[in-house]
Amino acid sequence: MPEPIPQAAIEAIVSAGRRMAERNWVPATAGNISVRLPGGRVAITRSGFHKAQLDAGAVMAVDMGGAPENPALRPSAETGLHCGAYRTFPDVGAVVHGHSIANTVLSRRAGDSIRLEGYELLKAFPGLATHEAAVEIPVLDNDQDIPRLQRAVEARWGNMAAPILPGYLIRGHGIYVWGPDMEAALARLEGLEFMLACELANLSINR
Ligand SMILES: CSC[C@@H](O)[C@@H](O)C(=O)COP(=O)(O)O
Ligand SMILES: [Zn+2]
Repeated sequence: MPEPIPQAAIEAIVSAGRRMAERNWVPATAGNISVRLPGGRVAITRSGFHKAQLDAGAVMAVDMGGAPENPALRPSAETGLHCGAYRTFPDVGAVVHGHSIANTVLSRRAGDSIRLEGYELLKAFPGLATHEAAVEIPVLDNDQDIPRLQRAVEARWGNMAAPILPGYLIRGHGIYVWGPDMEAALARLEGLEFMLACELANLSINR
């Protein structure tokens, strides 16, 4: 019998879903949310659930390879991207994924990254203490083959200078962001989404 999922992990996922839904970042059943558990386990949203309406029944456990503990339940279709972040970065405790208008529109126009500079909110990221900084958010081409997409993500990480920015965009699809815990992951997500919304607003001003 697998261990139950700790209540704190379930609550973190359920409230993150509500917070993301309030901001219109998870339309339809878009988005997925996970938390690292002790013992090489991950608690993650089941596939196809609306993120505003999550409860304990919408959260399940997988191993670090993405295999469900209960094979009768289907984890998020993008579980491989969550597990890839946990396997690569041992200090990651939570991963969130959303589909905002800003991240979708801007990633469709972008090359292989989006540069953000001059924003006070850059300080939401580790190692950045001033607005006089810049980050390049990687943009990867979308792919329905998640193991292949995760290999492309890892190849990109391999080409990035440390510290690796705790997030990336998937073109025309959405954003992945992670942190040491759910609060940090959500703060980083909100910081990035704020700056992307500013970039999008700038585009319409400068038309
Ligand atoms: C509503 S379509 C979005 C999905 O294809 C996917 O990108 C997504 O974010 C949610 O998938 P899920 O399998 O529910 O975790
Ligand atoms: Zn998605």
